[in-house]
Amino acid sequence: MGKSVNPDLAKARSQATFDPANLTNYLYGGPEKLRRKRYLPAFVFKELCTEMSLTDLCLIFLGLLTHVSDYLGLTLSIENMAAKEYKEEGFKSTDDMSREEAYEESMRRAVYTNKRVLQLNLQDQEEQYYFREIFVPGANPFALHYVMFKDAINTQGTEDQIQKWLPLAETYAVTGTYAQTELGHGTFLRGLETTAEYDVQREEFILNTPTITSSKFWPGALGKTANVAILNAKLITKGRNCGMQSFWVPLRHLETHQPLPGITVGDIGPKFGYHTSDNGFLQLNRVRIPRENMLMRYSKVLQDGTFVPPENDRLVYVPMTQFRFVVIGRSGWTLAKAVTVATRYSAVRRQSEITPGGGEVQILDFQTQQHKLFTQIASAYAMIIAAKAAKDLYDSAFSKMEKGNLEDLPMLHALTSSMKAFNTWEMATGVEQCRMACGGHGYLLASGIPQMYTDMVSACTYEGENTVMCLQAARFLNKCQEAANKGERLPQLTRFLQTSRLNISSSLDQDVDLNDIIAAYEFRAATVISEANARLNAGLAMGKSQSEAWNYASQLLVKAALAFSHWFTVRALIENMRGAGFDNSTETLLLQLAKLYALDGMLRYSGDFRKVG
Ligand SMILES: CC(C)(COP(=O)(O)OP(=O)(O)OC[C@H]1O[C@@H](n2cnc3c(N)ncnc32)[C@H](O)[C@@H]1OP(=O)(O)O)[C@@H](O)C(=O)NCCC(=O)NCCSC(=O)/C=C/CC(=O)O
Ligand SMILES: Cc1cc2nc3c(=O)[nH]c(=O)nc-3n(C[C@H](O)[C@H](O)[C@H](O)COP(=O)(O)OP(=O)(O)OC[C@H]3O[C@@H](n4cnc5c(N)ncnc54)[C@H](O)[C@@H]3O)c2cc1C
Repeated sequence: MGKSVNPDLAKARSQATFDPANLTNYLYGGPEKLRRKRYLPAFVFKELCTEMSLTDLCLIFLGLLTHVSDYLGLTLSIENMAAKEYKEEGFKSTDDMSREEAYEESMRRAVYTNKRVLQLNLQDQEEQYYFREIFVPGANPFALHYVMFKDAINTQGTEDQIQKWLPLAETYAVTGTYAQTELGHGTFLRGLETTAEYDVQREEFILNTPTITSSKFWPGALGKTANVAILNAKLITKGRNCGMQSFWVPLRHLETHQPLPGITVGDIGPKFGYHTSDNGFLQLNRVRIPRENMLMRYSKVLQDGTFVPPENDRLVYVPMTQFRFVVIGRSGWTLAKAVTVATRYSAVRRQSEITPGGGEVQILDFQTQQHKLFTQIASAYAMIIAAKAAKDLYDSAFSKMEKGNLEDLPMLHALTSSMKAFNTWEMATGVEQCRMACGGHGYLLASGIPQMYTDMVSACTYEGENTVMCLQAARFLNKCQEAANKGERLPQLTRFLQTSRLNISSSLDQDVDLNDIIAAYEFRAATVISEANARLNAGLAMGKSQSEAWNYASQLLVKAALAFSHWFTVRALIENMRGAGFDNSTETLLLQLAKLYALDGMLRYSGDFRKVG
């Protein structure tokens, strides 16, 4: 391969005022994690020389390039470089394939990586993710199996159920999905219609999708891949509806992979993206499963049909909260990939002149191009670092929850809901800006950016539609504002509602002080949350019911959740950049990037900031 690097790109890199290795180590969690991240594909690639076709080897080699060329946490678009470099060998990226062929190609690669992960005994989830991403670009048919299916067993199953089912999932003796959404309901979980009726005579649940709208619809891997589902259904026992519970439901025969009796299952057809994920539909016609198949960590059904409720009925929602964290992190990395492609392209693309007769310049020299890209580089760093900060909060809250202390669950739900909405919306806007910054070539699938967009933008919808998630977070924020109005003690994360003041010391002719930036974002969030609360109370004062007043204030409530996330992100970015122990040149650059991110945010939301002075 040994291709030389484009001289414009080499020159741009040589002008770096910092050592990229320090930053790459920080982004990947330290030199040892980074070494392993780079070692794994190299190890497999070396060993695999005999086992894979030339085109696969090239794909893996390009994957290695990704790691060798980690640069400011940036990675390449592997799939499409492979297509570009190896077209003559007839290598076809999945871009040229039918949906069937693309699914089969991804399935082949995914099954291969599943085997390698087991053989390499890769325990670390992040390492597994890196490894898979190299070999299976785009939506992985096992995505639900790797995360939500196993998380649901781990968080909702009893110890016995975990012992029984998790090894089957870890060794791929079964392939799972997480089947909750129905044709008629995705957001409103209390509206789910699938029933699980307890038959006390036979100590079994009878699963039924009684209407067309109760058909399970959307779950990934349901169309072809999965043979078991963690399925959410309305539990009915002793004639009483006991709400949504989770069940281990066999779907297909483990040997023949044919649907089991009473099961009608298939693929829902072409989508906007996610072409290599077989999202499917499922109808259940009075399918029987043993009582032991209900995940009973928190709620139980005794042999005589007695329902033992959970200590907190929200615990059944935990798998969604966990996966929202995954989505929060992935949003930043997806934007990092897209802005890498666009920045590298902007260093090598020469177009138009700045000085007449001066010759065509790198488009990176245009200030408008720099604004398009540098703000997205800053946004990618902000999202990646804020996700790390949120994860630290999550880990401490989750360890308390595992000991039965649920006091942080509302804060955790609010944080994950608002950050999932904020990050995925920011990522979607940012990736599209990167695509357009590449002109016509950004519109080529070979650029890699269109697939990054069409695959990841679905995250604005799944795991809780973003507007709904903002309103969920606003429930918590509004409660905190009500408590603040009464002078009550607030959770640590929202104490700024009582303390935030706008005492900005910076003047316009000075370089802005970072503490002032955090104070401005904090004050803006406090003001917007307070305004949303005031609008809700105004609705009540007009005689509206609580739910009508909520709807009356909902646009402001969504804004409140986003302002809260924006503050959390800016604070995390600045505090982590100051405290990360970088050398001076790197820290100076990163704080410059943090200012760019924050000031760009003030420009984009100038109405809010002007209003709060
Ligand atoms: C939007 C929801 C939460 C509405 O739930 P609902 O039953 O209508 O009740 P409330 O809005 O009144 O909320 C009740 C109460 O519960 C709290 N709560 C809600 N969710 C959680 C949670 N996850 N953790 C903790 N607490 C929670 C809420 O705050 C209320 O408490 P209060 O004290 O404020 O009264 C619900 O319908 C919902 O979550 N909808 C979204 C559904 C969803 O996320 N689906 C995902 C399906 S899986 C998927 O998409 C997978 C994709 C993977 C892939 O393909 O990659
Ligand atoms: C690519 C992809 C993969 C998926 N994978 C899975 C999976 O593996 N398993 C699974 O169970 N599901 C999966 N889903 C389904 C996903 O979870 C739902 O689509 C999502 O929860 C949104 O629900 P919905 O589709 O019913 O949209 P709706 O809730 O009908 O949203 C439509 C509109 O109504 C608005 N709206 C709804 N409720 C309110 C409200 N209370 N207040 C204000 N506005 C509201 C929304 O903001 C939105 O604008 C997947 C979806 C996609 C796109």
